[in-house]
Amino acid sequence: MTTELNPTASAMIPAPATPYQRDIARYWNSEARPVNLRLGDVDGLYHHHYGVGAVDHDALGDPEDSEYEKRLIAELHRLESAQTEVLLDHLGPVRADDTLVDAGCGRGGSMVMAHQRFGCKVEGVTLSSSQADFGNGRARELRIQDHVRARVCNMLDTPFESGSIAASWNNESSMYVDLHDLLAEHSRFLKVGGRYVTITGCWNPRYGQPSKWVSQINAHFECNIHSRREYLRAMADNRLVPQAVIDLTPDTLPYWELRATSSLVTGIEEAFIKSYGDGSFQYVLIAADRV
Ligand SMILES: C[S@@+](CC[C@H](N)C(=O)[O-])C[C@H]1O[C@@H](n2cnc3c(N)ncnc32)[C@H](O)[C@@H]1O
Ligand SMILES: CC(C)=CCC/C(C)=C/COP(=O)(O)OP(=O)(O)O
Ligand SMILES: [Mg+2]
Repeated sequence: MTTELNPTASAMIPAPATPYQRDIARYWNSEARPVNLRLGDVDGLYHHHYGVGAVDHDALGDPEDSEYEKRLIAELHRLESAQTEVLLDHLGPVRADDTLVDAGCGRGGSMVMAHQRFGCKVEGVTLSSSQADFGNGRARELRIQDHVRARVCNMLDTPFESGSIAASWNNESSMYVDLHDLLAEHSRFLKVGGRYVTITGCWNPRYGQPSKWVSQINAHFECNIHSRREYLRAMADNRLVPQAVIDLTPDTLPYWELRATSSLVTGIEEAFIKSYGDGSFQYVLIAADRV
Protein backbone atom coordinates (compact mmCIF):
# COMPACT_ATOMS: atom_id res chain seq x y z
CA MET A 1 0.00 0.00 0.00
CA THR A 2 1.23 3.49 -0.76
CA THR A 3 0.75 6.51 1.45
CA GLU A 4 0.24 9.71 -0.45
CA LEU A 5 2.44 12.48 0.94
CA ASN A 6 -0.46 14.89 0.96
CA PRO A 7 -3.56 14.17 -1.12
CA THR A 8 -4.89 17.71 -0.69
CA ALA A 9 -1.58 19.37 -1.49
CA SER A 10 -3.10 22.41 -3.12
CA ALA A 11 -6.36 22.47 -1.16
CA MET A 12 -5.09 25.15 1.25
CA ILE A 13 -3.53 27.69 -1.02
CA PRO A 14 -1.35 30.29 0.71
CA ALA A 15 -1.79 33.91 -0.35
CA PRO A 16 0.85 35.07 -2.83
CA ALA A 17 3.54 37.10 -1.05
CA THR A 18 3.39 39.97 -3.57
CA PRO A 19 1.11 41.30 -6.34
CA TYR A 20 3.77 40.14 -8.83
CA GLN A 21 3.50 36.58 -7.53
CA ARG A 22 -0.28 36.79 -7.93
CA ASP A 23 0.27 37.72 -11.59
CA ILE A 24 2.63 34.77 -12.05
CA ALA A 25 0.23 32.36 -10.36
CA ARG A 26 -2.54 33.58 -12.67
CA TYR A 27 -0.28 33.25 -15.70
CA TRP A 28 0.57 29.60 -15.00
CA ASN A 29 -2.95 28.70 -13.84
CA SER A 30 -4.31 29.61 -17.26
CA GLU A 31 -1.41 28.32 -19.37
CA ALA A 32 -2.40 25.57 -21.82
CA ARG A 33 -0.17 26.07 -24.85
CA PRO A 34 -0.23 23.17 -27.33
CA VAL A 35 3.58 23.38 -27.55
CA ASN A 36 3.64 22.16 -23.95
CA LEU A 37 0.60 19.87 -23.75
CA ARG A 38 1.08 18.06 -27.07
CA LEU A 39 4.74 17.43 -26.28
CA GLY A 40 3.83 16.13 -22.81
CA ASP A 41 1.19 13.84 -24.29
CA VAL A 42 3.98 11.95 -26.09
CA ASP A 43 4.90 9.99 -22.95
CA GLY A 44 3.22 11.73 -19.99
CA LEU A 45 6.22 13.86 -18.92
CA TYR A 46 5.06 17.47 -18.99
CA HIS A 47 7.83 20.08 -19.19
CA HIS A 48 7.97 23.86 -19.18
CA HIS A 49 11.54 24.21 -20.31
CA TYR A 50 13.49 24.01 -23.54
CA GLY A 51 15.59 21.35 -25.23
CA VAL A 52 19.24 20.44 -25.74
CA GLY A 53 21.13 18.19 -28.14
CA ALA A 54 21.38 17.46 -31.83
CA VAL A 55 18.23 16.91 -33.89
CA ASP A 56 17.86 13.33 -35.12
CA HIS A 57 17.08 14.02 -38.78
CA ASP A 58 16.74 10.29 -39.53
CA ALA A 59 13.96 10.03 -36.93
CA LEU A 60 12.21 13.08 -38.43
CA GLY A 61 12.19 11.68 -41.95
CA ASP A 62 10.55 13.36 -44.94
CA PRO A 63 8.78 16.72 -44.24
CA GLU A 64 6.24 15.82 -46.95
CA ASP A 65 5.22 12.69 -45.06
CA SER A 66 1.77 12.85 -43.36
CA GLU A 67 3.29 11.65 -40.07
CA TYR A 68 6.10 14.27 -40.10
CA GLU A 69 4.45 16.75 -37.69
CA LYS A 70 3.84 13.98 -35.17
CA ARG A 71 7.49 12.95 -35.37
CA LEU A 72 8.61 16.59 -35.06
CA ILE A 73 6.61 16.94 -31.82
CA ALA A 74 8.17 13.72 -30.49
CA GLU A 75 11.61 15.03 -31.41
CA LEU A 76 11.09 18.39 -29.62
CA HIS A 77 9.89 16.46 -26.58
CA ARG A 78 12.92 14.15 -26.69
CA LEU A 79 15.19 17.21 -26.62
CA GLU A 80 13.29 18.72 -23.64
CA SER A 81 13.61 15.46 -21.68
CA ALA A 82 17.31 15.35 -22.63
CA GLN A 83 17.64 18.77 -20.97
CA THR A 84 16.30 17.30 -17.70
CA GLU A 85 18.70 14.37 -17.99
CA VAL A 86 21.61 16.86 -18.19
CA LEU A 87 20.33 18.61 -15.05
CA LEU A 88 19.97 15.28 -13.19
CA ASP A 89 23.49 14.25 -14.30
CA HIS A 90 24.81 17.20 -12.25
CA LEU A 91 23.00 16.44 -8.97
CA GLY A 92 25.83 14.14 -7.83
CA PRO A 93 25.17 10.84 -6.06
CA VAL A 94 21.56 10.68 -4.83
CA ARG A 95 20.34 7.88 -2.57
CA ALA A 96 16.87 6.38 -2.51
CA ASP A 97 16.34 7.72 1.03
CA ASP A 98 17.24 11.30 0.04
CA THR A 99 14.75 14.10 -0.56
CA LEU A 100 15.22 16.49 -3.48
CA VAL A 101 13.54 19.86 -4.04
CA ASP A 102 12.33 21.12 -7.44
CA ALA A 103 11.88 24.89 -6.98
CA GLY A 104 9.33 26.13 -9.52
CA CYS A 105 8.30 22.61 -10.55
CA GLY A 106 5.74 23.40 -13.25
CA ARG A 107 3.67 20.35 -14.21
CA GLY A 108 6.27 18.07 -12.62
CA GLY A 109 8.05 16.34 -15.54
CA SER A 110 11.49 16.82 -13.96
CA MET A 111 10.26 15.51 -10.59
CA VAL A 112 9.01 12.28 -12.15
CA MET A 113 12.28 11.80 -14.03
CA ALA A 114 14.32 12.41 -10.85
CA HIS A 115 12.30 9.85 -8.91
CA GLN A 116 12.53 7.32 -11.74
CA ARG A 117 16.31 7.73 -11.88
CA PHE A 118 17.15 7.81 -8.15
CA GLY A 119 14.17 6.20 -6.40
CA CYS A 120 14.17 9.15 -3.98
CA LYS A 121 11.47 11.51 -2.72
CA VAL A 122 10.98 14.71 -4.71
CA GLU A 123 9.19 17.76 -3.33
CA GLY A 124 8.09 20.41 -5.82
CA VAL A 125 6.84 23.93 -5.26
CA THR A 126 4.99 26.15 -7.70
CA LEU A 127 2.86 29.28 -7.38
CA SER A 128 0.19 27.68 -9.54
CA SER A 129 -2.51 25.45 -8.02
CA SER A 130 -3.41 24.10 -11.48
CA GLN A 131 0.18 22.99 -11.99
CA ALA A 132 0.38 21.41 -8.52
CA ASP A 133 -2.90 19.55 -9.13
CA PHE A 134 -1.68 18.43 -12.54
CA GLY A 135 1.67 17.20 -11.17
CA ASN A 136 0.01 15.36 -8.27
CA GLY A 137 -2.50 13.83 -10.69
CA ARG A 138 0.33 12.47 -12.84
CA ALA A 139 2.09 11.13 -9.73
CA ARG A 140 -1.11 9.28 -8.75
CA GLU A 141 -1.51 7.86 -12.26
CA LEU A 142 2.07 6.60 -12.08
CA ARG A 143 1.49 5.32 -8.50
CA ILE A 144 4.45 7.33 -7.21
CA GLN A 145 2.43 9.77 -5.08
CA ASP A 146 4.25 8.50 -1.99
CA HIS A 147 7.50 9.84 -3.51
CA VAL A 148 6.56 12.78 -5.71
CA ARG A 149 4.53 15.73 -4.44
CA ALA A 150 3.88 19.24 -5.72
CA ARG A 151 2.71 22.02 -3.43
CA VAL A 152 1.54 25.57 -3.92
CA CYS A 153 4.31 27.43 -2.17
CA ASN A 154 6.64 30.37 -2.63
CA MET A 155 10.12 29.03 -3.31
CA LEU A 156 11.58 31.93 -1.30
CA ASP A 157 9.80 30.73 1.83
CA THR A 158 9.51 26.94 1.88
CA PRO A 159 8.51 24.53 4.66
CA PHE A 160 11.62 22.36 4.28
CA GLU A 161 13.68 21.92 7.44
CA SER A 162 17.09 23.55 7.53
CA GLY A 163 19.85 21.18 6.38
CA SER A 164 17.39 18.45 5.35
CA ILE A 165 17.68 18.31 1.55
CA ALA A 166 20.34 16.39 -0.41
CA ALA A 167 19.99 18.35 -3.66
CA SER A 168 17.76 20.98 -5.20
CA TRP A 169 17.30 22.76 -8.49
CA ASN A 170 15.67 25.55 -10.47
CA ASN A 171 14.89 24.45 -14.01
CA GLU A 172 14.05 27.68 -15.89
CA SER A 173 12.29 29.13 -12.86
CA SER A 174 14.87 31.48 -11.30
CA MET A 175 13.93 34.45 -13.54
CA TYR A 176 10.83 35.05 -11.42
CA VAL A 177 12.59 35.89 -8.17
CA ASP A 178 15.39 37.86 -6.55
CA LEU A 179 18.45 35.63 -6.78
CA HIS A 180 19.88 36.51 -3.38
CA ASP A 181 16.58 35.62 -1.69
CA LEU A 182 16.32 32.43 -3.76
CA LEU A 183 19.82 31.15 -3.11
CA ALA A 184 19.61 32.04 0.59
CA GLU A 185 16.59 29.73 0.81
CA HIS A 186 18.29 26.85 -1.08
CA SER A 187 21.35 27.33 1.12
CA ARG A 188 19.19 27.13 4.24
CA PHE A 189 17.43 23.86 3.44
CA LEU A 190 20.35 22.08 1.71
CA LYS A 191 22.62 19.80 3.75
CA VAL A 192 26.27 20.84 3.98
CA GLY A 193 27.80 18.98 1.02
CA GLY A 194 24.45 19.09 -0.81
CA ARG A 195 24.19 20.10 -4.44
CA TYR A 196 22.27 22.94 -6.15
CA VAL A 197 21.77 23.01 -9.92
CA THR A 198 20.15 25.57 -12.16
CA ILE A 199 19.51 25.57 -15.88
CA THR A 200 18.57 29.05 -16.95
CA GLY A 201 18.69 31.70 -19.62
CA CYS A 202 20.79 34.66 -18.51
CA TRP A 203 21.96 37.85 -20.16
CA ASN A 204 25.62 38.12 -20.93
CA PRO A 205 27.47 40.91 -19.04
CA ARG A 206 29.84 41.14 -22.01
CA TYR A 207 26.95 42.44 -24.13
CA GLY A 208 26.61 45.39 -21.72
CA GLN A 209 22.92 45.40 -20.79
CA PRO A 210 19.90 43.19 -21.64
CA SER A 211 19.36 43.34 -25.43
CA LYS A 212 16.01 44.12 -27.04
CA TRP A 213 15.54 40.36 -27.58
CA VAL A 214 16.06 39.69 -23.87
CA SER A 215 13.54 42.46 -23.07
CA GLN A 216 11.12 40.80 -25.49
CA ILE A 217 11.49 37.44 -23.72
CA ASN A 218 10.90 39.16 -20.36
CA ALA A 219 7.73 40.79 -21.65
CA HIS A 220 6.48 37.57 -23.27
CA PHE A 221 6.75 35.53 -20.05
CA GLU A 222 6.36 38.37 -17.47
CA CYS A 223 9.73 37.39 -16.03
CA ASN A 224 12.99 39.21 -15.20
CA ILE A 225 16.05 37.51 -16.67
CA HIS A 226 19.21 37.92 -14.58
CA SER A 227 22.77 38.29 -15.79
CA ARG A 228 25.29 35.45 -15.52
CA ARG A 229 27.27 37.56 -13.06
CA GLU A 230 24.26 37.88 -10.73
CA TYR A 231 24.02 34.08 -10.43
CA LEU A 232 27.67 33.73 -9.50
CA ARG A 233 27.53 36.60 -7.00
CA ALA A 234 24.38 35.32 -5.32
CA MET A 235 25.96 31.87 -5.00
CA ALA A 236 29.16 33.28 -3.52
CA ASP A 237 27.08 35.23 -0.98
CA ASN A 238 25.18 32.12 0.08
CA ARG A 239 27.79 29.41 0.68
CA LEU A 240 27.21 27.85 -2.73
CA VAL A 241 30.49 27.11 -4.51
CA PRO A 242 30.20 26.53 -8.28
CA GLN A 243 31.58 23.18 -9.44
CA ALA A 244 30.49 23.48 -13.07
CA VAL A 245 29.39 26.37 -15.28
CA ILE A 246 28.39 25.01 -18.68
CA ASP A 247 27.35 27.12 -21.64
CA LEU A 248 24.50 25.14 -23.21
CA THR A 249 23.78 27.81 -25.83
CA PRO A 250 25.16 25.84 -28.81
CA ASP A 251 23.27 22.76 -27.55
CA THR A 252 19.89 24.50 -27.37
CA LEU A 253 19.99 26.26 -30.75
CA PRO A 254 19.03 23.12 -32.75
CA TYR A 255 15.89 22.83 -30.58
CA TRP A 256 14.89 26.42 -31.37
CA GLU A 257 15.63 26.11 -35.07
CA LEU A 258 13.50 22.97 -35.26
CA ARG A 259 10.71 24.47 -33.15
CA ALA A 260 10.60 27.53 -35.43
CA THR A 261 9.58 25.21 -38.32
CA SER A 262 6.75 23.52 -36.42
CA SER A 263 3.01 24.23 -36.37
CA LEU A 264 3.27 24.84 -32.61
CA VAL A 265 5.27 28.08 -32.78
CA THR A 266 4.28 30.68 -30.19
CA GLY A 267 6.03 33.73 -31.68
CA ILE A 268 8.93 33.84 -29.20
CA GLU A 269 11.24 31.64 -31.29
CA GLU A 270 12.89 34.54 -33.13
CA ALA A 271 13.85 36.31 -29.88
CA PHE A 272 15.62 33.19 -28.61
CA ILE A 273 17.39 32.49 -31.90
CA LYS A 274 18.49 36.12 -32.37
CA SER A 275 19.65 36.69 -28.77
CA TYR A 276 21.60 33.43 -28.67
CA GLY A 277 23.07 34.40 -32.05
CA ASP A 278 24.19 37.95 -31.12
CA GLY A 279 25.70 36.77 -27.81
CA SER A 280 23.41 38.88 -25.63
CA PHE A 281 21.74 35.84 -24.07
CA GLN A 282 23.10 32.48 -22.92
CA TYR A 283 21.58 29.18 -21.86
CA VAL A 284 23.65 27.90 -18.94
CA LEU A 285 23.84 25.16 -16.34
CA ILE A 286 25.45 26.03 -13.01
CA ALA A 287 26.05 23.32 -10.41
CA ALA A 288 27.20 24.39 -6.95
CA ASP A 289 28.05 22.66 -3.67
CA ARG A 290 26.66 23.88 -0.36
CA VAL A 291 29.72 24.35 1.86
C1 LIG B 1 8.94 28.03 -16.86
S1 LIG B 1 8.17 27.18 -15.57
C2 LIG B 1 9.37 25.89 -15.26
C3 LIG B 1 8.70 24.64 -14.72
C4 LIG B 1 9.61 23.43 -14.45
N1 LIG B 1 10.79 23.79 -13.70
C5 LIG B 1 9.99 22.70 -15.70
O1 LIG B 1 11.18 22.62 -16.01
O2 LIG B 1 9.09 22.15 -16.36
C6 LIG B 1 8.39 28.31 -14.21
C7 LIG B 1 7.82 27.81 -12.88
O3 LIG B 1 8.30 28.65 -11.84
C8 LIG B 1 7.26 28.77 -10.89
N2 LIG B 1 7.51 29.93 -10.03
C9 LIG B 1 7.75 31.22 -10.37
N3 LIG B 1 7.93 31.98 -9.27
C10 LIG B 1 7.81 31.14 -8.20
C11 LIG B 1 7.88 31.32 -6.80
N4 LIG B 1 8.13 32.50 -6.23
N5 LIG B 1 7.69 30.24 -6.01
C12 LIG B 1 7.42 29.02 -6.54
N6 LIG B 1 7.35 28.79 -7.87
C13 LIG B 1 7.53 29.84 -8.68
C14 LIG B 1 6.01 28.87 -11.71
O4 LIG B 1 4.88 28.61 -10.91
C15 LIG B 1 6.32 27.79 -12.76
O5 LIG B 1 5.91 26.55 -12.25
C1 LIG C 1 15.10 30.41 -20.75
C2 LIG C 1 14.04 31.35 -20.24
C3 LIG C 1 14.28 32.78 -20.30
C4 LIG C 1 12.90 30.83 -19.75
C5 LIG C 1 11.78 31.62 -19.18
C6 LIG C 1 10.91 30.68 -18.40
C7 LIG C 1 10.01 29.90 -19.26
C8 LIG C 1 8.74 30.53 -19.56
C9 LIG C 1 10.34 28.66 -19.73
C10 LIG C 1 9.57 27.80 -20.64
O1 LIG C 1 8.24 27.62 -20.33
P1 LIG C 1 7.23 26.98 -21.38
O2 LIG C 1 7.70 25.63 -21.80
O3 LIG C 1 5.88 27.06 -20.77
O4 LIG C 1 7.33 27.98 -22.62
P2 LIG C 1 6.84 27.73 -24.13
O5 LIG C 1 5.37 27.77 -24.11
O6 LIG C 1 7.51 28.83 -24.91
O7 LIG C 1 7.35 26.36 -24.54
MG1 LIG D 1 7.52 24.65 -23.58
